[in-house]
Amino acid sequence: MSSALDELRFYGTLAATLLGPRYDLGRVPGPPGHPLLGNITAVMRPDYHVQMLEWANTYGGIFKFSLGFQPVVVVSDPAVAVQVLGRAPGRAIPRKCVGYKFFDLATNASGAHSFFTTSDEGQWAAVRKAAAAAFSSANVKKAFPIALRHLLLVAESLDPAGPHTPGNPYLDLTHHSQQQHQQHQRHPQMQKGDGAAAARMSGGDGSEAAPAGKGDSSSGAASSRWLWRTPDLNWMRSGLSLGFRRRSRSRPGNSTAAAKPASTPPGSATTSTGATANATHAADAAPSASSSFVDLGSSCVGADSSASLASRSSSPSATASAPCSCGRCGANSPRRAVAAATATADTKGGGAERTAAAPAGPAEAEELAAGGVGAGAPGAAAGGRSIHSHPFDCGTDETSSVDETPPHATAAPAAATCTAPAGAGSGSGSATDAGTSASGTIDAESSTGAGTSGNPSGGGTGGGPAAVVDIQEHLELSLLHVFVEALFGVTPEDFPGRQVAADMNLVLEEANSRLKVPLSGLARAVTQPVAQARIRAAQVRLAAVYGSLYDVIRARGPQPEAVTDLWACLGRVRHPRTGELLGRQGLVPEIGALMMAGFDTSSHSVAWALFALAANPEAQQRVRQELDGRGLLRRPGTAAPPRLPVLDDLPQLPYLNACIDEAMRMYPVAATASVREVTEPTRVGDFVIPPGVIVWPMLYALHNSVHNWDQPDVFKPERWLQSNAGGSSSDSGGSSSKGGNEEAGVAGAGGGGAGGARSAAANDEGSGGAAGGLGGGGSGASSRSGSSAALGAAAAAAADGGGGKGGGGGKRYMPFSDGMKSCLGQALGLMEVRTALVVLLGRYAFALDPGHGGEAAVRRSMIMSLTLKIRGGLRLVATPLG
Ligand code: HEM
Repeated sequence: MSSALDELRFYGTLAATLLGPRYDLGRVPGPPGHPLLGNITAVMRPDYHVQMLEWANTYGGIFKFSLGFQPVVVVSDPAVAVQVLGRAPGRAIPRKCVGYKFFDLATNASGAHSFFTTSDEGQWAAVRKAAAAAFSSANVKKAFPIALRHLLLVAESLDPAGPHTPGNPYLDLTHHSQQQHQQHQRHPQMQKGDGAAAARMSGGDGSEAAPAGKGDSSSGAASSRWLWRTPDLNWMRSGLSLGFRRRSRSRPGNSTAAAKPASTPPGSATTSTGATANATHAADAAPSASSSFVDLGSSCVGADSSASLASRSSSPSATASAPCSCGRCGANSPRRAVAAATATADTKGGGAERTAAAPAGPAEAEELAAGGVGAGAPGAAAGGRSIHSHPFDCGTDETSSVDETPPHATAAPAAATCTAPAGAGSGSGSATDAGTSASGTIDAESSTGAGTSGNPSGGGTGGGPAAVVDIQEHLELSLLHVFVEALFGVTPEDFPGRQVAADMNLVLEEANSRLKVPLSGLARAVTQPVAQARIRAAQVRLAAVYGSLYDVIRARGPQPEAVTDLWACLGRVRHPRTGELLGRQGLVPEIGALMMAGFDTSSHSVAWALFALAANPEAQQRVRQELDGRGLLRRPGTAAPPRLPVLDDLPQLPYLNACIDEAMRMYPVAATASVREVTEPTRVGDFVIPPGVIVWPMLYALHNSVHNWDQPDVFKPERWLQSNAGGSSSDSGGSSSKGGNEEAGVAGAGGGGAGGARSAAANDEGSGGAAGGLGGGGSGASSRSGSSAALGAAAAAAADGGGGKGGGGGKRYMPFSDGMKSCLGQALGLMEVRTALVVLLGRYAFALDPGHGGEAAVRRSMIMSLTLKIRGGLRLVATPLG
């Protein structure tokens, strides 16, 4: 229904545009296009943001192109971008968010608009206002220990040779990366994301089994591979775009992949243990050669999953979960008994690394203990349960206790030090006492680095063995876990993280594809019945997960205003007109929108920063020095772990934060967000635009245009360290900062009020989110300022975005967008990014996997899948420091 309406609306707009009065659209510069297809062929490339940037550099800060008959005006002029995004009362650009063309697909199966995509301001305001309270600095503070705990587990997992916290959910990803790395080395064509090669590797019939131990993660691979071979989808690609290839996340995998999981055995002992682990994984491999995405989902996500999650999360069980034995989902295979939460609690320790003589201050100790930081497992905070990244309700009995030593523990050379008792199935700790850890982890932290061989990069700064890891994948999963745990109070064991991540990646890719081809609604249904069925299945699974979270909210009952966790805030949202609490139908799309918004934004931002630092070793070295200065670096030659960071550390690292700013400038993950459609004649810069035209403030072009930045393609963190370092050039924004003229019949789009290059105004994000959105304007506030304030006000100089070409007003740096629909999760996201980098860079030296073919090749592998990411993942060589 909504798709039919979309089509109707499109043709109405088209007719109005063709037959209606003439506007300035014809004067807007832009690339010539095909009379029928417009510029579709040019943007039908996975890195279409690069095409947009090329056009911006050529045609300036406002240019147009067309998708078929749909005209699109792209804005990268800082002043005009702020005006388009901002919202001063009475001067707002009347517009709709065109997200419903693509984003709703990703957030719910019913086609209902969330507040993210709705044109109903009542709905948007109600949800945004409610949710904004959840992103206050107080809540970011609460989320910090959760993020830290997961990121420490990620850090631990990057060293396949080290002892590991039992049940570390990220370790499988490392092993999978290792397998892939080996396969890449044997079959170099795989590195290019060659789908055909993937097919050959896997037998070529699309029936490859999931890689051992990959579980639902591999289902994402299966779906991606499947997409590759779907002829009807290829019609869309190859028919319209010569040479276009989608190489997203092709994860070659077959049953033989299990034969050699570890590519970097640090020594003979590890080699043999690696083989042990390997064999174990082989045993865990999905047994069915026809194992596929849909098979996984349909067999492991039951219809009553909602109730299950609700009951589990609202009533934390004291019984340790045992891994799934279904043999298909692969998550926590039967051989991977997870006993982390049952490890002997050290109520004074509060954390793996901290107990190991880490000089954590008392405040930190309290905070970490309360949040369960350093717990043996993320699930520990909820009463000592184990991690179970598994599609819930797979139909297996998860309460049986399995007393079996995890193979990872045996795989590690220092396994003897990993003394976590396995499988004692009755951990009954509170959040506080569960926040302690197996002592094995302590030793893990202090004993890694013993190995010296097996470094695939042949170098590195540390003494330990290096591993090649797909860091993008680790970060996606871990920060998804942080999202559900911090914002919904659901422990990862109760959440099918891998399946959700795989499904989200799938629907986001599809949504992104629809964004580029607006006329495809009907065409897709006719030409891609099978592909659409798969995507539909992913949507349905995701809807079930969102529904489960809805059940969690309702099962916990109404909460007083003082409870500002996201789940509680959402539970209080009322319908803007009826005043009724939102029911399932109303709230599920909102939950989906929030999860989508927080899913891969932070994780990909971290991945891009790591990429930039891996490609710029001097900058990385300088970050290490800075971390060392604060005791946050594991020093070479010492076994002692670094001090655990506290929240206050984060803004006190100017160089690291400059690197983050610079990485987010060059690679703004939400690069193409903020697509809007004007609904009445509107001035955009010097041009009056007719209704129906899409106006697109393109963050990627804004951040990388030669009109806005000096040497935009050079990674220069220093530009953020100099206050007033703006370039002398003032060619940006100048022409279009004449704000506020409201001609008769023309809505004012020249709102002005864009406060300089970037003011360092600092809002608390909690109120700032609401105020920025509901109070309108906000154009004078730095897009980063709110989070800076929430985190302790980073250097004001950094907030000014030096090195730009200023003078015309507006902002040339807004990775979190700006104005009424700017990022709600900015403070949370930035905290996650900073924490991740402190934890990872304090423990590892990162280099690009040579298999990537160098920095330029990685940059060429950038794809826009609603967020900017690296096709096939970002493989880094992680060398433990110490
Ligand atoms: C570094 C990480 C992040 C970046 C770079 C980022 C960036 C952005 C951008 C550019 C937008 C505007 C999109 C548009 O106008 O269409 C946005 C919106 C949004 N973001 Fe983030 N984001 C990040 C993390 C998060 C996190 C962790 C959450 C938590 C849930 C979140 C929640 C949201 C929400 C709810 C919106 C929609 C606001 C609205 O429509 O009113 N973001 N984000």
